[in-house]
Amino acid sequence: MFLIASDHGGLELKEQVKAYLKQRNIEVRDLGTDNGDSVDYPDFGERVGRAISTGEAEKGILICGTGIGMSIVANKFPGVRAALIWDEFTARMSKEHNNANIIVMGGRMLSDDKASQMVGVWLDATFEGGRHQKRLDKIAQIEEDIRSGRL
Ligand SMILES: O=C(CO)[C@H](O)[C@H](O)[C@H](O)COP(=O)(O)O
Repeated sequence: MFLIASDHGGLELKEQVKAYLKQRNIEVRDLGTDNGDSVDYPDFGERVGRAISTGEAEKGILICGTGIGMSIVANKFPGVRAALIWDEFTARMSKEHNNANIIVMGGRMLSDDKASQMVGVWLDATFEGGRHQKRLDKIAQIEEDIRSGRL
């Protein structure tokens, strides 16, 4: 399953990204927010972060004003690799090197076209594995050490 969510600062861009995904016949579930009222980004970042962490969903997109708050929230969840991206290069690297399962964007930072292009680059890129997998394994080990109280 593919999830998307935003706060009020990311709502407009979220609608554009959803339209882009629809064009590509990619089904995405929108976990809110669904109107322009001021809301708190942790409430929406949590929905996607938790679903990825539990394995209920495989991929997600989060959008707030800058992308910073949503990144902080999503990366609290074990197994989540949420990457704040701002151009095509960071979009590609987020998959090839970091195997990001969530990308985060700033709705107040990006044009609609640029954001859709970035989403496309992330979707089409492939994780390279190898030395990058070794590094992801170290991140997973840190999570495990925190969980078990060793760290
Ligand atoms: O960018 C954000 C967090 O990193 C969020 O979009 C917040 O909403 C932003 O910090 C504040 O937005 P507001 O509209 O001034 O409440």
